[in-house]
Amino acid sequence: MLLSEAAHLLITSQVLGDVQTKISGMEIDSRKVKSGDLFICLPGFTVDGHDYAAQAIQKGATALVVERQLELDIPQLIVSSCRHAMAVLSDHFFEYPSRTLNMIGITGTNGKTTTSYLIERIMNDAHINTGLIGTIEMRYNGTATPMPRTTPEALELQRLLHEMVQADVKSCVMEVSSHALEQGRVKGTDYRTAIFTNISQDHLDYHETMEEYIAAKGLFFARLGNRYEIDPAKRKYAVLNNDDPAAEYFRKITAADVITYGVDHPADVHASQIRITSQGTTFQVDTFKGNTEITLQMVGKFNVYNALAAITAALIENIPLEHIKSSLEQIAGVDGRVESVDGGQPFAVIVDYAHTPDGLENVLRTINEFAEGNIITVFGCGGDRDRSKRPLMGQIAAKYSDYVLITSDNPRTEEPATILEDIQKGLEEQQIATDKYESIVDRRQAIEKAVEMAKPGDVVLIAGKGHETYQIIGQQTLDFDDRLVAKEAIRGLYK
Ligand SMILES: CC(=O)N[C@H]1[C@@H](OP(=O)(O)OP(=O)(O)OC[C@H]2O[C@@H](n3ccc(=O)[nH]c3=O)[C@H](O)[C@@H]2O)O[C@H](CO)[C@@H](O)[C@@H]1O[C@H](C)C(=O)N[C@@H](C)C(=O)N[C@H](CCC(=O)O)C(=O)O
Ligand SMILES: Nc1ncnc2c1ncn2[C@@H]1O[C@H](COP(=O)(O)OP(=O)(O)OP(=O)(O)O)[C@@H](O)[C@H]1O
Ligand SMILES: N[C@H](CCC[C@H](N)C(=O)O)C(=O)O
Ligand SMILES: [Mg+2]
Repeated sequence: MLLSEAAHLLITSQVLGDVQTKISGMEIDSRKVKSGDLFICLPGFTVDGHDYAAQAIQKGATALVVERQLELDIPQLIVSSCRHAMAVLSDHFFEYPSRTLNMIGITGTNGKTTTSYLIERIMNDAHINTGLIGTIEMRYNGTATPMPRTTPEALELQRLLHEMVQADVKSCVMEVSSHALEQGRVKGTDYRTAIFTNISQDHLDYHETMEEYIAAKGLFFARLGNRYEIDPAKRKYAVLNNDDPAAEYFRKITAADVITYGVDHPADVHASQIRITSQGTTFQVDTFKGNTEITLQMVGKFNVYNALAAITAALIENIPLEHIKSSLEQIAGVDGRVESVDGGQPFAVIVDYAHTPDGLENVLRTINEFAEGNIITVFGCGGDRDRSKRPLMGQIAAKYSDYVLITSDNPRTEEPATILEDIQKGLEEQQIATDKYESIVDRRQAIEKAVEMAKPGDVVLIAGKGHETYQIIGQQTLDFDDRLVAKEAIRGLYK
Protein backbone atom coordinates (compact mmCIF):
# COMPACT_ATOMS: atom_id res chain seq x y z
CA MET A 1 0.00 0.00 0.00
CA LEU A 2 1.18 3.56 -0.66
CA LEU A 3 0.70 6.39 1.83
CA SER A 4 -1.46 8.12 -0.82
CA GLU A 5 -3.86 5.17 -0.71
CA ALA A 6 -4.18 5.54 3.06
CA ALA A 7 -4.77 9.27 2.67
CA HIS A 8 -7.41 8.64 0.04
CA LEU A 9 -9.41 6.55 2.54
CA LEU A 10 -9.45 9.33 5.14
CA ILE A 11 -10.92 12.33 3.40
CA THR A 12 -9.96 15.00 5.94
CA SER A 13 -6.44 13.70 6.50
CA GLN A 14 -3.35 15.67 5.54
CA VAL A 15 -0.11 14.18 4.28
CA LEU A 16 3.25 15.62 5.25
CA GLY A 17 6.08 14.21 3.16
CA ASP A 18 6.21 11.78 0.26
CA VAL A 19 2.77 10.35 -0.61
CA GLN A 20 4.52 7.62 -2.64
CA THR A 21 6.00 6.11 0.54
CA LYS A 22 5.51 2.34 0.52
CA ILE A 23 3.84 0.67 3.49
CA SER A 24 4.38 -3.03 3.92
CA GLY A 25 2.68 -3.46 7.31
CA MET A 26 1.01 -1.62 10.17
CA GLU A 27 1.78 -1.47 13.88
CA ILE A 28 0.51 0.29 17.02
CA ASP A 29 3.23 -0.87 19.40
CA SER A 30 6.68 0.65 18.79
CA ARG A 31 8.32 -2.43 20.31
CA LYS A 32 6.91 -4.64 17.58
CA VAL A 33 7.58 -2.40 14.57
CA LYS A 34 9.19 -4.03 11.54
CA SER A 35 10.92 -2.39 8.61
CA GLY A 36 8.40 -0.75 6.24
CA ASP A 37 5.60 -0.48 8.80
CA LEU A 38 3.15 2.38 9.12
CA PHE A 39 3.19 3.25 12.84
CA ILE A 40 -0.15 4.47 14.21
CA CYS A 41 0.24 6.66 17.30
CA LEU A 42 -2.63 5.84 19.66
CA PRO A 43 -3.27 8.23 22.51
CA GLY A 44 -3.78 5.64 25.26
CA PHE A 45 -5.16 5.62 28.78
CA THR A 46 -1.73 5.20 30.32
CA VAL A 47 0.76 6.56 27.75
CA ASP A 48 0.62 8.39 24.43
CA GLY A 49 1.69 6.42 21.36
CA HIS A 50 2.99 9.69 19.83
CA ASP A 51 5.79 9.53 22.42
CA TYR A 52 6.97 6.27 20.91
CA ALA A 53 7.15 7.45 17.29
CA ALA A 54 10.90 8.01 17.43
CA GLN A 55 11.42 4.46 18.68
CA ALA A 56 9.16 3.17 15.91
CA ILE A 57 11.26 5.02 13.30
CA GLN A 58 14.45 3.52 14.76
CA LYS A 59 12.92 0.10 14.30
CA GLY A 60 12.15 0.78 10.64
CA ALA A 61 8.76 2.52 10.42
CA THR A 62 8.50 4.34 7.09
CA ALA A 63 5.53 6.60 7.94
CA LEU A 64 3.35 7.66 10.87
CA VAL A 65 -0.35 8.20 11.49
CA VAL A 66 -0.64 11.03 14.01
CA GLU A 67 -3.20 13.38 15.53
CA ARG A 68 -0.66 16.23 15.61
CA GLN A 69 2.44 16.94 13.56
CA LEU A 70 5.58 15.53 15.15
CA GLU A 71 9.02 17.11 14.77
CA LEU A 72 10.37 14.02 13.10
CA ASP A 73 11.81 13.66 9.61
CA ILE A 74 9.38 11.07 8.26
CA PRO A 75 6.15 11.16 6.20
CA GLN A 76 3.12 11.70 8.43
CA LEU A 77 -0.58 11.27 7.88
CA ILE A 78 -2.38 13.70 10.18
CA VAL A 79 -5.88 12.56 11.14
CA SER A 80 -8.51 13.66 13.64
CA SER A 81 -8.64 10.25 15.33
CA CYS A 82 -5.87 7.69 15.16
CA ARG A 83 -8.18 5.00 16.56
CA HIS A 84 -10.67 5.61 13.74
CA ALA A 85 -7.88 5.71 11.18
CA MET A 86 -6.58 2.41 12.55
CA ALA A 87 -9.98 0.77 11.98
CA VAL A 88 -10.33 2.13 8.43
CA LEU A 89 -6.77 1.39 7.37
CA SER A 90 -6.63 -2.08 8.95
CA ASP A 91 -9.84 -3.11 7.22
CA HIS A 92 -8.45 -1.92 3.89
CA PHE A 93 -4.94 -3.30 4.36
CA PHE A 94 -6.30 -6.75 5.18
CA GLU A 95 -8.72 -6.67 2.25
CA TYR A 96 -12.00 -6.28 4.15
CA PRO A 97 -11.97 -9.82 5.54
CA SER A 98 -15.27 -9.53 7.41
CA ARG A 99 -17.04 -9.06 4.06
CA THR A 100 -15.82 -12.50 2.99
CA LEU A 101 -16.39 -14.22 6.31
CA ASN A 102 -19.83 -14.73 7.73
CA MET A 103 -19.43 -12.82 11.01
CA ILE A 104 -21.37 -13.63 14.17
CA GLY A 105 -20.66 -11.35 17.15
CA ILE A 106 -21.77 -11.76 20.75
CA THR A 107 -22.02 -9.02 23.34
CA GLY A 108 -23.37 -9.00 26.90
CA THR A 109 -22.05 -9.18 30.45
CA ASN A 110 -22.11 -12.96 30.85
CA GLY A 111 -22.36 -15.95 28.55
CA LYS A 112 -20.34 -14.68 25.57
CA THR A 113 -17.60 -17.30 25.70
CA THR A 114 -20.05 -20.12 26.38
CA THR A 115 -22.39 -19.08 23.56
CA SER A 116 -19.51 -18.66 21.12
CA TYR A 117 -18.33 -22.22 21.83
CA LEU A 118 -21.81 -23.60 21.26
CA ILE A 119 -22.16 -21.78 17.94
CA GLU A 120 -18.69 -22.79 16.78
CA ARG A 121 -19.49 -26.44 17.48
CA ILE A 122 -22.90 -26.38 15.76
CA MET A 123 -21.47 -24.64 12.69
CA ASN A 124 -18.46 -26.93 12.35
CA ASP A 125 -20.68 -30.00 12.80
CA ALA A 126 -22.76 -28.59 9.93
CA HIS A 127 -19.55 -28.42 7.83
CA ILE A 128 -19.41 -24.64 7.82
CA ASN A 129 -15.73 -24.09 8.59
CA THR A 130 -15.94 -21.70 11.54
CA GLY A 131 -13.26 -19.80 13.45
CA LEU A 132 -13.57 -18.36 16.95
CA ILE A 133 -12.15 -15.31 18.72
CA GLY A 134 -12.71 -14.68 22.43
CA THR A 135 -11.58 -14.59 26.04
CA ILE A 136 -9.82 -17.95 26.12
CA GLU A 137 -8.30 -18.15 22.68
CA MET A 138 -8.71 -17.71 18.96
CA ARG A 139 -8.84 -20.85 16.87
CA TYR A 140 -9.62 -22.23 13.46
CA ASN A 141 -8.84 -25.39 11.50
CA GLY A 142 -7.94 -27.15 14.76
CA THR A 143 -5.19 -24.72 15.80
CA ALA A 144 -5.60 -22.46 18.83
CA THR A 145 -3.70 -19.37 20.01
CA PRO A 146 -4.27 -17.88 23.49
CA MET A 147 -5.66 -14.33 23.51
CA PRO A 148 -4.57 -11.58 25.90
CA ARG A 149 -7.98 -9.88 25.78
CA THR A 150 -11.54 -10.84 24.89
CA THR A 151 -11.76 -8.66 21.77
CA PRO A 152 -8.56 -7.70 19.94
CA GLU A 153 -7.64 -4.19 18.83
CA ALA A 154 -8.91 -3.32 15.30
CA LEU A 155 -5.49 -3.89 13.72
CA GLU A 156 -5.06 -7.30 15.33
CA LEU A 157 -8.67 -8.25 14.64
CA GLN A 158 -8.49 -7.53 10.91
CA ARG A 159 -5.16 -9.38 10.76
CA LEU A 160 -6.73 -12.45 12.39
CA LEU A 161 -9.80 -12.33 10.15
CA HIS A 162 -7.54 -12.06 7.10
CA GLU A 163 -5.63 -15.13 8.30
CA MET A 164 -8.93 -16.98 8.57
CA VAL A 165 -9.94 -16.01 5.03
CA GLN A 166 -6.57 -17.23 3.74
CA ALA A 167 -7.11 -20.53 5.56
CA ASP A 168 -10.47 -21.04 3.87
CA VAL A 169 -12.52 -20.41 7.01
CA LYS A 170 -16.07 -19.45 6.06
CA SER A 171 -17.51 -18.05 9.25
CA CYS A 172 -16.19 -16.47 12.44
CA VAL A 173 -17.94 -16.30 15.79
CA MET A 174 -16.46 -13.79 18.20
CA GLU A 175 -17.02 -12.10 21.55
CA VAL A 176 -17.45 -8.34 21.40
CA SER A 177 -16.71 -6.71 24.74
CA SER A 178 -18.06 -3.34 25.82
CA HIS A 179 -14.48 -2.03 26.00
CA ALA A 180 -14.06 -3.04 22.37
CA LEU A 181 -17.24 -1.25 21.31
CA GLU A 182 -16.34 1.89 23.23
CA GLN A 183 -12.81 1.96 21.84
CA GLY A 184 -13.85 1.17 18.26
CA ARG A 185 -11.96 -2.13 18.12
CA VAL A 186 -14.70 -3.68 15.92
CA LYS A 187 -15.43 -0.59 13.83
CA GLY A 188 -15.79 -1.57 10.19
CA THR A 189 -16.27 -5.27 10.98
CA ASP A 190 -19.25 -6.37 8.96
CA TYR A 191 -21.40 -8.61 11.19
CA ARG A 192 -24.27 -10.62 9.83
CA THR A 193 -25.59 -11.57 13.25
CA ALA A 194 -25.22 -9.58 16.45
CA ILE A 195 -26.21 -11.43 19.60
CA PHE A 196 -27.07 -9.94 22.99
CA THR A 197 -26.82 -12.25 26.02
CA ASN A 198 -27.66 -10.09 29.04
CA ILE A 199 -26.59 -7.02 30.96
CA SER A 200 -25.79 -6.76 34.64
CA GLN A 201 -23.25 -4.92 36.68
CA ASP A 202 -19.58 -5.14 35.69
CA HIS A 203 -16.81 -2.88 34.45
CA LEU A 204 -18.17 0.22 36.21
CA ASP A 205 -14.55 1.24 36.75
CA TYR A 206 -14.45 1.82 32.99
CA HIS A 207 -17.99 2.78 31.96
CA GLU A 208 -18.85 4.58 35.23
CA THR A 209 -22.63 4.11 35.09
CA MET A 210 -24.93 1.31 33.97
CA GLU A 211 -26.47 3.71 31.40
CA GLU A 212 -23.05 4.26 29.81
CA TYR A 213 -22.34 0.53 29.92
CA ILE A 214 -25.65 -0.22 28.16
CA ALA A 215 -24.99 2.55 25.65
CA ALA A 216 -21.58 0.98 24.85
CA LYS A 217 -23.27 -2.37 24.18
CA GLY A 218 -25.89 -0.54 22.13
CA LEU A 219 -23.22 0.59 19.67
CA PHE A 220 -23.09 -2.99 18.42
CA PHE A 221 -26.74 -2.98 17.37
CA ALA A 222 -26.82 0.61 16.19
CA ARG A 223 -23.94 -0.12 13.81
CA LEU A 224 -25.50 -3.24 12.35
CA GLY A 225 -26.15 -1.88 8.89
CA ASN A 226 -29.04 0.09 7.52
CA ARG A 227 -29.56 -1.57 4.17
CA TYR A 228 -32.01 -4.35 3.44
CA GLU A 229 -30.36 -6.81 1.07
CA ILE A 230 -32.45 -8.81 -1.38
CA ASP A 231 -30.21 -11.82 -0.85
CA PRO A 232 -31.24 -13.35 2.52
CA ALA A 233 -27.65 -14.52 3.03
CA LYS A 234 -26.59 -10.89 3.25
CA ARG A 235 -29.23 -9.66 5.64
CA LYS A 236 -28.37 -8.52 9.17
CA TYR A 237 -29.91 -9.92 12.32
CA ALA A 238 -30.02 -8.69 15.89
CA VAL A 239 -30.58 -11.66 18.20
CA LEU A 240 -31.89 -10.37 21.51
CA ASN A 241 -32.61 -11.93 24.90
CA ASN A 242 -36.22 -10.89 25.43
CA ASP A 243 -36.03 -11.55 29.17
CA ASP A 244 -33.50 -8.76 29.62
CA PRO A 245 -34.97 -5.24 29.85
CA ALA A 246 -32.14 -3.79 27.72
CA ALA A 247 -33.42 -5.76 24.70
CA GLU A 248 -36.13 -3.17 24.12
CA TYR A 249 -33.56 -0.41 23.79
CA PHE A 250 -31.41 -2.43 21.37
CA ARG A 251 -34.51 -3.20 19.30
CA LYS A 252 -35.17 0.53 18.99
CA ILE A 253 -31.69 1.48 17.90
CA THR A 254 -31.08 -1.23 15.32
CA ALA A 255 -32.29 -1.25 11.72
CA ALA A 256 -31.63 -4.98 11.45
CA ASP A 257 -34.26 -7.71 11.67
CA VAL A 258 -34.74 -8.58 15.33
CA ILE A 259 -35.11 -12.20 16.42
CA THR A 260 -35.79 -12.76 20.10
CA TYR A 261 -35.12 -15.66 22.41
CA GLY A 262 -36.18 -16.17 26.00
CA VAL A 263 -37.82 -18.20 28.72
CA ASP A 264 -39.89 -15.90 30.92
CA HIS A 265 -41.35 -13.79 28.09
CA PRO A 266 -42.73 -14.79 24.69
CA ALA A 267 -39.98 -15.00 22.07
CA ASP A 268 -39.29 -16.26 18.56
CA VAL A 269 -37.10 -18.97 20.06
CA HIS A 270 -38.62 -19.94 23.37
CA ALA A 271 -37.68 -22.50 26.02
CA SER A 272 -40.05 -24.06 28.51
CA GLN A 273 -40.26 -27.05 30.85
CA ILE A 274 -36.70 -26.59 32.06
CA ARG A 275 -35.47 -29.44 34.26
CA ILE A 276 -32.06 -29.16 35.92
CA THR A 277 -30.14 -32.00 37.54
CA SER A 278 -26.50 -32.26 38.54
CA GLN A 279 -25.96 -34.13 35.26
CA GLY A 280 -27.53 -31.67 32.85
CA THR A 281 -30.45 -29.57 31.74
CA THR A 282 -33.46 -30.58 29.65
CA PHE A 283 -35.84 -28.12 28.00
CA GLN A 284 -38.47 -27.84 25.31
CA VAL A 285 -37.64 -25.33 22.57
CA ASP A 286 -40.18 -23.80 20.20
CA THR A 287 -38.73 -21.92 17.25
CA PHE A 288 -39.75 -20.34 13.96
CA LYS A 289 -38.30 -23.45 12.29
CA GLY A 290 -39.77 -26.24 14.41
CA ASN A 291 -39.88 -27.57 17.96
CA THR A 292 -37.87 -30.14 19.88
CA GLU A 293 -36.61 -31.22 23.29
CA ILE A 294 -32.92 -30.77 24.10
CA THR A 295 -30.82 -32.21 26.92
CA LEU A 296 -27.63 -30.27 27.56
CA GLN A 297 -24.78 -31.83 29.48
CA MET A 298 -24.27 -28.36 30.98
CA VAL A 299 -26.21 -27.31 34.06
CA GLY A 300 -28.13 -24.14 34.86
CA LYS A 301 -30.95 -22.01 33.53
CA PHE A 302 -28.31 -19.56 32.30
CA ASN A 303 -27.00 -22.24 29.96
CA VAL A 304 -30.50 -22.58 28.50
CA TYR A 305 -30.21 -18.90 27.52
CA ASN A 306 -26.78 -19.53 26.00
CA ALA A 307 -28.20 -22.50 24.09
CA LEU A 308 -31.19 -20.44 22.87
CA ALA A 309 -28.87 -17.72 21.55
CA ALA A 310 -26.80 -20.38 19.78
CA ILE A 311 -29.91 -22.08 18.35
CA THR A 312 -31.14 -18.76 16.96
CA ALA A 313 -27.79 -17.96 15.34
CA ALA A 314 -27.68 -21.45 13.81
CA LEU A 315 -31.26 -21.24 12.50
CA ILE A 316 -30.28 -18.00 10.74
CA GLU A 317 -27.59 -20.07 8.99
CA ASN A 318 -30.29 -22.50 7.88
CA ILE A 319 -28.94 -25.35 9.99
CA PRO A 320 -31.83 -27.76 10.69
CA LEU A 321 -33.07 -27.81 14.29
CA GLU A 322 -32.43 -31.57 14.60
CA HIS A 323 -28.76 -31.05 13.70
CA ILE A 324 -28.51 -28.19 16.19
CA LYS A 325 -30.01 -30.40 18.88
CA SER A 326 -27.58 -33.20 18.13
CA SER A 327 -24.55 -30.87 18.35
CA LEU A 328 -25.71 -29.20 21.57
CA GLU A 329 -26.36 -32.52 23.26
CA GLN A 330 -22.82 -33.69 22.51
CA ILE A 331 -21.07 -30.71 24.10
CA ALA A 332 -19.60 -31.80 27.44
CA GLY A 333 -19.04 -28.22 28.61
CA VAL A 334 -16.84 -25.20 28.17
CA ASP A 335 -13.37 -24.95 29.69
CA GLY A 336 -13.59 -23.49 33.23
CA ARG A 337 -17.36 -22.97 33.13
CA VAL A 338 -19.07 -25.10 35.81
CA GLU A 339 -16.22 -27.57 35.32
CA SER A 340 -16.13 -30.52 37.74
CA VAL A 341 -12.85 -31.47 39.35
CA ASP A 342 -12.75 -35.16 40.08
CA GLY A 343 -9.98 -36.45 42.30
CA GLY A 344 -12.10 -39.32 43.61
CA GLN A 345 -13.39 -37.26 46.57
CA PRO A 346 -16.86 -37.91 48.06
CA PHE A 347 -18.02 -34.32 47.42
CA ALA A 348 -18.28 -32.13 44.34
CA VAL A 349 -15.69 -29.51 43.42
CA ILE A 350 -16.75 -27.07 40.72
CA VAL A 351 -14.53 -24.47 39.05
CA ASP A 352 -16.40 -21.63 37.39
CA TYR A 353 -15.59 -18.30 35.74
CA ALA A 354 -18.33 -16.30 37.50
CA HIS A 355 -16.70 -12.94 38.18
CA THR A 356 -19.73 -10.65 38.30
CA PRO A 357 -22.57 -10.46 40.86
CA ASP A 358 -25.03 -11.85 38.32
CA GLY A 359 -22.69 -14.65 37.19
CA LEU A 360 -22.05 -15.69 40.78
CA GLU A 361 -25.72 -15.60 41.65
CA ASN A 362 -26.57 -17.73 38.61
CA VAL A 363 -24.03 -20.41 39.27
CA LEU A 364 -24.84 -20.54 43.00
CA ARG A 365 -28.57 -20.75 42.37
CA THR A 366 -27.92 -23.62 40.00
CA ILE A 367 -25.74 -25.43 42.53
CA ASN A 368 -28.45 -24.93 45.15
CA GLU A 369 -30.83 -26.81 42.89
CA PHE A 370 -28.84 -30.03 43.12
CA ALA A 371 -26.53 -29.78 46.16
CA GLU A 372 -27.32 -32.42 48.78
CA GLY A 373 -25.04 -31.09 51.51
CA ASN A 374 -23.42 -27.75 52.28
CA ILE A 375 -22.15 -25.31 49.70
CA ILE A 376 -18.68 -23.89 50.35
CA THR A 377 -17.75 -21.01 48.08
CA VAL A 378 -14.19 -19.80 47.42
CA PHE A 379 -13.97 -16.59 45.44
CA GLY A 380 -12.30 -13.19 45.12
CA CYS A 381 -12.44 -10.13 42.87
CA GLY A 382 -9.85 -8.91 40.38
CA GLY A 383 -7.72 -5.88 41.19
CA ASP A 384 -7.75 -2.77 38.95
CA ARG A 385 -11.35 -3.61 38.04
CA ASP A 386 -14.84 -2.51 39.13
CA ARG A 387 -14.64 -2.05 42.91
CA SER A 388 -18.34 -1.58 43.45
CA LYS A 389 -19.07 -5.20 42.53
CA ARG A 390 -16.97 -6.52 45.44
CA PRO A 391 -19.38 -6.11 48.41
CA LEU A 392 -22.28 -7.25 46.19
CA MET A 393 -20.47 -10.46 45.29
CA GLY A 394 -19.71 -11.00 48.99
CA GLN A 395 -23.40 -10.70 49.81
CA ILE A 396 -24.43 -13.06 47.03
CA ALA A 397 -21.82 -15.64 48.06
CA ALA A 398 -23.12 -15.52 51.64
CA LYS A 399 -26.77 -15.66 50.59
CA TYR A 400 -26.40 -18.84 48.57
CA SER A 401 -23.60 -20.65 50.45
CA ASP A 402 -23.19 -22.24 53.85
CA TYR A 403 -19.62 -21.07 54.15
CA VAL A 404 -17.63 -18.47 52.21
CA LEU A 405 -13.86 -18.28 51.81
CA ILE A 406 -12.97 -14.84 50.53
CA THR A 407 -9.64 -14.88 48.74
CA SER A 408 -7.54 -13.29 45.99
CA ASP A 409 -8.46 -13.44 42.29
CA ASN A 410 -5.98 -11.46 40.18
CA PRO A 411 -5.00 -8.64 42.57
CA ARG A 412 -2.94 -6.98 39.83
CA THR A 413 -1.50 -3.71 41.18
CA GLU A 414 -3.87 -3.46 44.18
CA GLU A 415 -3.04 -4.55 47.70
CA PRO A 416 -4.65 -8.04 47.92
CA ALA A 417 -5.86 -7.65 51.52
CA THR A 418 -7.68 -4.41 50.61
CA ILE A 419 -9.69 -6.20 47.92
CA LEU A 420 -10.70 -8.87 50.44
CA GLU A 421 -11.74 -6.12 52.88
CA ASP A 422 -13.93 -4.53 50.19
CA ILE A 423 -15.69 -7.87 49.72
CA GLN A 424 -15.98 -8.46 53.45
CA LYS A 425 -17.65 -5.06 53.92
CA GLY A 426 -20.65 -6.40 52.03
CA LEU A 427 -21.04 -9.26 54.49
CA GLU A 428 -20.52 -6.99 57.50
CA GLU A 429 -23.13 -4.59 56.19
CA GLN A 430 -25.67 -7.41 56.20
CA GLN A 431 -24.48 -8.60 59.60
CA ILE A 432 -23.71 -12.07 58.31
CA ALA A 433 -22.57 -14.26 61.23
CA THR A 434 -18.77 -14.16 61.35
CA ASP A 435 -18.56 -17.94 61.67
CA LYS A 436 -20.06 -18.20 58.15
CA TYR A 437 -17.05 -16.72 56.37
CA GLU A 438 -13.37 -15.96 56.55
CA SER A 439 -10.75 -14.20 54.46
CA ILE A 440 -7.56 -15.96 53.36
CA VAL A 441 -5.39 -13.89 51.01
CA ASP A 442 -3.52 -16.90 49.58
CA ARG A 443 -5.83 -18.56 47.04
CA ARG A 444 -4.12 -21.94 47.34
CA GLN A 445 -4.64 -21.95 51.12
CA ALA A 446 -8.27 -20.93 50.68
CA ILE A 447 -8.87 -23.80 48.25
CA GLU A 448 -7.11 -26.25 50.59
CA LYS A 449 -9.26 -25.06 53.49
CA ALA A 450 -12.47 -25.51 51.47
CA VAL A 451 -11.51 -29.03 50.45
CA GLU A 452 -10.59 -29.90 54.05
CA MET A 453 -13.92 -28.59 55.31
CA ALA A 454 -16.06 -30.45 52.76
CA LYS A 455 -18.03 -33.48 53.92
CA PRO A 456 -19.61 -36.16 51.70
CA GLY A 457 -22.43 -34.66 49.63
CA ASP A 458 -21.11 -31.09 49.90
CA VAL A 459 -20.28 -28.85 46.94
CA VAL A 460 -17.15 -26.68 46.83
CA LEU A 461 -17.47 -23.87 44.30
CA ILE A 462 -14.24 -22.16 43.28
CA ALA A 463 -15.33 -19.11 41.30
CA GLY A 464 -13.77 -16.26 39.31
CA LYS A 465 -10.85 -17.72 37.40
CA GLY A 466 -12.33 -20.63 35.45
CA HIS A 467 -9.97 -21.46 32.57
CA GLU A 468 -7.24 -19.07 33.72
CA THR A 469 -3.92 -20.78 34.31
CA TYR A 470 -2.29 -17.84 36.03
CA GLN A 471 -2.64 -15.34 38.82
CA ILE A 472 -1.57 -11.73 38.29
CA ILE A 473 0.03 -10.28 41.42
CA GLY A 474 1.60 -6.85 40.98
CA GLN A 475 3.33 -6.94 37.60
CA GLN A 476 3.97 -10.68 37.82
CA THR A 477 1.93 -13.40 36.17
CA LEU A 478 2.38 -16.60 38.19
CA ASP A 479 1.24 -20.12 37.26
CA PHE A 480 -2.05 -20.88 38.99
CA ASP A 481 -4.85 -23.13 37.86
CA ASP A 482 -7.82 -23.59 40.22
CA ARG A 483 -8.44 -27.06 38.80
CA LEU A 484 -4.89 -28.28 39.42
CA VAL A 485 -4.68 -26.65 42.84
CA ALA A 486 -7.99 -28.24 43.84
CA LYS A 487 -6.80 -31.65 42.61
CA GLU A 488 -3.58 -31.29 44.58
CA ALA A 489 -5.56 -30.34 47.68
CA ILE A 490 -7.81 -33.38 47.25
CA ARG A 491 -4.80 -35.63 46.69
CA GLY A 492 -3.17 -34.21 49.83
CA LEU A 493 -6.27 -35.11 51.79
CA TYR A 494 -6.89 -38.61 50.51
CA LYS A 495 -3.38 -39.96 49.99
C1 LIG B 1 -8.56 0.00 29.30
C2 LIG B 1 -8.13 -0.66 28.05
O1 LIG B 1 -8.91 -1.31 27.41
N1 LIG B 1 -6.86 -0.48 27.68
C3 LIG B 1 -6.35 -0.97 26.41
C4 LIG B 1 -5.65 0.18 25.72
O2 LIG B 1 -4.61 0.55 26.60
P1 LIG B 1 -4.12 1.99 26.74
O3 LIG B 1 -5.00 2.94 26.01
O4 LIG B 1 -3.85 2.23 28.17
O5 LIG B 1 -2.73 1.89 25.97
P2 LIG B 1 -1.39 2.48 26.47
O6 LIG B 1 -0.66 1.47 27.26
O7 LIG B 1 -1.67 3.82 27.06
O8 LIG B 1 -0.61 2.65 25.10
C5 LIG B 1 -0.99 3.58 24.08
C6 LIG B 1 -0.29 3.21 22.81
O9 LIG B 1 1.13 3.33 23.00
C7 LIG B 1 1.74 2.18 22.49
N2 LIG B 1 3.04 1.95 23.15
C8 LIG B 1 3.13 1.80 24.48
C9 LIG B 1 4.34 1.54 25.07
C10 LIG B 1 5.51 1.41 24.26
O10 LIG B 1 6.63 1.17 24.70
N3 LIG B 1 5.35 1.59 22.92
C11 LIG B 1 4.16 1.84 22.35
O11 LIG B 1 4.07 1.97 21.13
C12 LIG B 1 0.74 1.08 22.76
O12 LIG B 1 0.95 -0.05 21.94
C13 LIG B 1 -0.56 1.78 22.41
O13 LIG B 1 -0.81 1.71 21.04
O14 LIG B 1 -5.09 -0.22 24.50
C14 LIG B 1 -4.09 -1.26 24.65
C15 LIG B 1 -3.51 -1.55 23.28
O15 LIG B 1 -4.47 -2.03 22.42
C16 LIG B 1 -4.75 -2.49 25.31
O16 LIG B 1 -3.81 -3.52 25.48
C17 LIG B 1 -5.36 -2.11 26.64
O17 LIG B 1 -6.02 -3.18 27.23
C18 LIG B 1 -5.69 -3.40 28.60
C19 LIG B 1 -4.44 -4.28 28.70
C20 LIG B 1 -6.84 -4.09 29.36
O18 LIG B 1 -6.64 -4.62 30.43
N4 LIG B 1 -8.04 -4.06 28.84
C21 LIG B 1 -9.20 -4.71 29.46
C22 LIG B 1 -9.87 -3.83 30.50
C23 LIG B 1 -10.18 -5.05 28.36
O19 LIG B 1 -10.06 -4.56 27.23
N5 LIG B 1 -11.14 -5.90 28.67
C24 LIG B 1 -12.16 -6.24 27.71
C25 LIG B 1 -13.37 -6.90 28.35
C26 LIG B 1 -13.08 -8.10 29.20
C27 LIG B 1 -14.32 -8.97 29.37
O20 LIG B 1 -15.23 -8.62 30.13
O21 LIG B 1 -14.37 -10.03 28.75
C28 LIG B 1 -11.56 -7.13 26.61
O22 LIG B 1 -12.05 -7.04 25.47
O23 LIG B 1 -10.65 -7.91 26.91
N1 LIG C 1 -26.15 -16.50 30.10
C1 LIG C 1 -25.60 -16.31 31.28
N2 LIG C 1 -26.19 -15.52 32.19
C2 LIG C 1 -25.63 -15.30 33.40
N3 LIG C 1 -24.50 -15.88 33.82
C3 LIG C 1 -23.86 -16.68 32.95
C4 LIG C 1 -24.37 -16.94 31.64
N4 LIG C 1 -23.54 -17.78 31.02
C5 LIG C 1 -22.55 -18.01 31.87
N5 LIG C 1 -22.73 -17.38 33.04
C6 LIG C 1 -21.85 -17.33 34.22
O1 LIG C 1 -20.84 -16.38 33.91
C7 LIG C 1 -19.54 -16.99 33.85
C8 LIG C 1 -18.80 -16.49 32.64
O2 LIG C 1 -19.39 -17.06 31.48
P1 LIG C 1 -18.75 -16.78 30.06
O3 LIG C 1 -17.30 -16.95 30.16
O4 LIG C 1 -19.49 -17.56 29.05
O5 LIG C 1 -19.11 -15.23 29.95
P2 LIG C 1 -18.39 -14.05 29.16
O6 LIG C 1 -19.48 -13.11 28.81
O7 LIG C 1 -17.60 -14.60 28.05
O8 LIG C 1 -17.40 -13.41 30.24
P3 LIG C 1 -16.19 -12.34 29.92
O9 LIG C 1 -16.82 -10.99 29.98
O10 LIG C 1 -15.21 -12.50 31.01
O11 LIG C 1 -15.63 -12.66 28.59
C9 LIG C 1 -19.80 -18.49 33.82
O12 LIG C 1 -18.76 -19.16 34.44
C10 LIG C 1 -21.13 -18.63 34.54
O13 LIG C 1 -20.95 -18.67 35.92
N1 LIG D 1 -12.40 -10.30 31.20
C1 LIG D 1 -12.69 -9.98 32.58
C2 LIG D 1 -12.35 -11.20 33.34
C3 LIG D 1 -12.29 -11.09 34.84
C4 LIG D 1 -11.80 -12.37 35.45
C5 LIG D 1 -11.27 -12.26 36.83
N2 LIG D 1 -10.50 -13.43 37.09
C6 LIG D 1 -10.42 -11.00 37.02
O1 LIG D 1 -9.23 -11.10 36.76
O2 LIG D 1 -10.95 -9.97 37.44
C7 LIG D 1 -11.90 -8.76 32.98
O3 LIG D 1 -10.76 -8.62 32.52
O4 LIG D 1 -12.43 -7.95 33.71
MG1 LIG E 1 -15.70 -14.23 27.53
